[in-house]
Amino acid sequence: MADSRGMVSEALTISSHRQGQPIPKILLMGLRRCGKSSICQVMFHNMQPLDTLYIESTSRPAATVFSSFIDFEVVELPGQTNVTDGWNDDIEKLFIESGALIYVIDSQDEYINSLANLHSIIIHAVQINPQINIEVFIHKVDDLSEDFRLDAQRDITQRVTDELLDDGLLNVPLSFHLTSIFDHSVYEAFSRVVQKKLPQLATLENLLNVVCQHSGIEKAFLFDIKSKIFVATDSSPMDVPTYEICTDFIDITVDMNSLYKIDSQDQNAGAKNTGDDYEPYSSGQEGGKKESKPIGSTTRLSNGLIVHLQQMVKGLALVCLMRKESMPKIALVEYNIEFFRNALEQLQQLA
Ligand SMILES: Nc1nc2c(ncn2[C@@H]2O[C@H](COP(=O)(O)OP(=O)(O)OP(=O)(O)O)[C@@H](O)[C@H]2O)c(=O)[nH]1
Repeated sequence: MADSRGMVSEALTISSHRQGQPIPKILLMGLRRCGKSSICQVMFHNMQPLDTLYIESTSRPAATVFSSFIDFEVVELPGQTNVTDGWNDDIEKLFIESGALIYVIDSQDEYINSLANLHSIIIHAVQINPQINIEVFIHKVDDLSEDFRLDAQRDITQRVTDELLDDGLLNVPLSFHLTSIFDHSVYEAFSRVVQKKLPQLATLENLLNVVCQHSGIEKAFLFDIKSKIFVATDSSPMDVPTYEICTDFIDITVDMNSLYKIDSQDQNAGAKNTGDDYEPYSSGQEGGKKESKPIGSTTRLSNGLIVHLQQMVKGLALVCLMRKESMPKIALVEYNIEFFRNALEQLQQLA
C-alpha cells in the first residue's frame, strides 16, 4: 500500500487538466469509514444510498470531474492519508490547486480523533493556501434526533474554532454542514461548497431574480442535472421541501426522458429529440461529450403549484416553481427563460 506521500503524489498524477492548467480541485478528506466514498458515489455515480453499505475501503486516491458552469475535480484521499506527515512539494501543490477542502466527520462515532486530524490539516492547508475554504461535513446525521444534530454541530464548531483561536488563527474560511446521504442535505451542502467557488455566482443570482420577477416565478434553481448540485438560486427564501420537489422533478424528468429516448438513427430520420443529454462523470479523465439535446418538462402538483424544468447550457437545468395563476403566461415564462439561457451562454463564453 502506498504511504501518505505516495498517495498525495498519486492524487496529483490522476488530476485532470484543461488547456494545460489543472482543473480546480475540491479535496475530500476524513478518517476511515467516515463516508467519503459514499458521498462521491451517491452524488456523482448515481449509487443508491443503501448500496454504499457494500463499498470497500478506499486504498488509493480517486478523482471525479464535476463539469458544471465551471469545472471542478473532486479528489478523494483515502482515510489513512496523513498530509501532515512531513512537508513536501506535492502536498504544497495539492493544497494550492484546491479551492475547497471538505473534511468529513462521522457524527455517529467518537469524533475526538477526527477533530485532532482536522486541526492539523487546517494548520497546514491555510499556511499553504490561505484562500482554501474549509468545509466540515458533520456526516451520517440521519440516525441522530434533531436535538442531537444541533448539539453535535454546536460542540464540533466550538471545539474546532477554540483550537484555531488558541493557535492565533482567527480568519480561517470555515463552514459546518450537517449531512447525510439518505436525504437532500449532502446535495445542499455540496452545492454551497461549489457556489463559493463560482466567480459568476452574483451575476447568476441577479439574472435569476430578474427572470423570477418578470415571469411570476416563486422560486428558481439552476441545477447541474447529473449531480443535482444547484449552482445558483434566486434571492427568495429557500426551504427544504421546495428543494426536494425540484430535485425529485429532475429525477422524474430524466427517467421519463430515458424511457422515450430515441436512438441516433431515429434522430437522423427527423424524429422529435428527447434523448438523454449528458454523459456519466469521467473518472479524472476528460471524456468525449455527446451532443446536447435539451430536455424540458412541466407539471402541476396536487397543491396547485406548477414545476417547470428547462435544460440550459452544459448539463444545467433551470427548475422553477410557479403558482397556477402563472400557467396561462407559460409562453412569457419560456420567452424570459430563453433570455436567461442566452445570458448563460454569454457568461459561459467569458468564463
Ligand atoms: N447512516 C449513514 N451511513 C453512511 C452515510 N454515509 C456513508 N455511510 C456508511 O458509512 C460506511 C463507510 O462509508 P465509506 O464511504 O466507505 O467511507 P470512507 O470514508 O470512504 O472510508 P475509507 O474508504 O475507508 O476511507 C458505509 O457503510 C456507508 O454505508 C450516511 O450519510 N449515513
